[in-house]
Amino acid sequence: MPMVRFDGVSKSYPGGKEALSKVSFELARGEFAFLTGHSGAGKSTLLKLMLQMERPSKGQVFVDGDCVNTMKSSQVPFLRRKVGVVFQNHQLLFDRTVYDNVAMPLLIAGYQPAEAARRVRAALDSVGLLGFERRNPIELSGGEQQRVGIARAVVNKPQLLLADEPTGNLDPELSEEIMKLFLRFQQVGVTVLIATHDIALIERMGHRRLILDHGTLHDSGTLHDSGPRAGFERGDHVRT
Ligand SMILES: Nc1ncnc2c1ncn2[C@@H]1O[C@H](COP(=O)(O)OP(=O)(O)OP(=O)(O)O)[C@@H](O)[C@H]1O
Repeated sequence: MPMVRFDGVSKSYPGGKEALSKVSFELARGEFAFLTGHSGAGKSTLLKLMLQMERPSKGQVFVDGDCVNTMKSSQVPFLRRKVGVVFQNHQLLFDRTVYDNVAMPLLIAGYQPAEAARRVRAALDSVGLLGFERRNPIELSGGEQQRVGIARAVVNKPQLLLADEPTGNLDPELSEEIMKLFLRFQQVGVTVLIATHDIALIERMGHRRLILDHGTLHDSGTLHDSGPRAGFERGDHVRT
């Protein structure tokens, strides 16, 4: 069973044009893929459908075998615990410590403090920020803040990690470091999908690319074991 399956998914917002049009694809368990396309192509909409932050107008979205769009609202918290999300502006709380920011999803999920502490340390360790627990995010660099955001996204040990422009504000070197972090999560079995405008970076990194063009999906194919730049001829026309 794939980790993610979109089956003929279209999404129209009230009063708007179609944001996604008959999108079908699968992400295998443990796969790493980029989602790219011009501004307004539908990238964020596609990610939101997996979290039931939006519902499709047509078609079905499956995460871990469960149909997300018909899922009861009582099941949605369980879905969201399976899925870690990283945002461009990381949405950290600046009046809380790094520890409190990363621990937040665990507290919401009802973890005991000792178990939460263990998991927060493991998550901070996985992004190279062990020892930053008592710091305030405002004292950290942009790259470090983004790592805190990633630690928070993985603290629940999600099976699926989604990122929406996670390197949007970072310089090329830091962006590459952040992408390498995502790759490390893939290496331990997490399925990763990253929406990004940064074509230069993803061409350097290789991997499968899902390309949205005005709501229509093109797929570079499952090239995750190919070398960098392999198979990227399709979609070279896509505006960024
Ligand atoms: N809540 C909403 N209500 C109405 N229209 C929306 C809403 N959210 C998105 N749209 C429209 O749907 C289309 C796709 O938007 P979406 O945010 O998914 O694109 P995107 O590829 O993530 O863009 P960007 O790279 O600029 O973030 C756009 O035309 C947008 O204006």
